[in-house]
Amino acid sequence: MMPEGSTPALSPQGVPYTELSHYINADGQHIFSRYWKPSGSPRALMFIVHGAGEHCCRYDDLAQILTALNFLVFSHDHVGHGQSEGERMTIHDFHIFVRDNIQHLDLMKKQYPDLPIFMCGHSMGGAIAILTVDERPDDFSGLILISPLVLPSPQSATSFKVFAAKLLNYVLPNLSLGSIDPSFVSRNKKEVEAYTTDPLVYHGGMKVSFGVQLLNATSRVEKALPLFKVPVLLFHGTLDKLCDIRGSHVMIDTIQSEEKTLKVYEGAFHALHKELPEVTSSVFQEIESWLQQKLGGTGSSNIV
Ligand SMILES: O=C1CC[C@@H](CCC(=O)N2CCC(COc3ccc(F)cc3Cl)CC2)N1
Repeated sequence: MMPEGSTPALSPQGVPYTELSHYINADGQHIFSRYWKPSGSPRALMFIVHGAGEHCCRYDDLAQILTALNFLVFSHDHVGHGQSEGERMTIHDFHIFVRDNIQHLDLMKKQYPDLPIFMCGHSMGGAIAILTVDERPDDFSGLILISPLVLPSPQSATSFKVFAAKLLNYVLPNLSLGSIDPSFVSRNKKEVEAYTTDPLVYHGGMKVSFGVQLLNATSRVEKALPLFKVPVLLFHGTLDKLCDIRGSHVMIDTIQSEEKTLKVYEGAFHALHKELPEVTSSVFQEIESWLQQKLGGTGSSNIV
């Protein structure tokens, strides 16, 4: 029985957190966490960082690829997302996402002290990943970014919208800027359908206050780029309407990393890991060979 008077904390979906893997963040909120373990002993860690409105279980396919390379993959749902606590897609300071990332990183470093750690971020998760690596550059062996949020797209953040958002933030912070158009996420109809029908995805409008935090993030990212030295593998689609591909060109030209690669996919939309088969399989292959090369050797379980 629970101690007198206290009921178990429930996830937004009504599941007791005692039944879910999670950690408690600095604000006392339950953060749902996910772990994909290789059959053999892991040779490296991969920290996956999801984007706005979505959740970490959407990275199952990518995680499977990585566990086959003997990576231990870990991730969590950001505050206000998926199975974590917090008002849906609401944040009063973008740094909270980075703070919670660093807490999870430190938990995993304690458990696996000698393994190299990589990070993979998508979209807003790319901005969170860049800022996390910027704070802990010595903790990471490499950073993979799938259409990261570096510059706001002219579509979603015209200078008027930016001005309006900053002004409105004082009077109507909860006003909706409209929700993400699912057809912008991918050309793959099945993936658009999966996104649209996923109960763990938030489809409500983006609050002005959230948009302002995203702008805050892009300016912090831009300040971090000139000092960035960790190896980077970048992917971006030319028809991405949610995160401007210009951001990836700015990033690849600005960072000081010796090893930096940008792969551009003609005609591809935003979620390249959930795009048409030829795009997504190419992205996964590039990730695999880049990681193998970073870790040296095949690393597959078969003994030669
Ligand atoms: O698989 C998937 C499913 C979801 C998608 C990830 C979505 C994601 O994270 N985005 C896309 C939208 C983008 C809007 O940006 C702004 C809006 C208003 C504003 F005022 C300033 C900015 Cl910058 C932020 C980043 N990928």
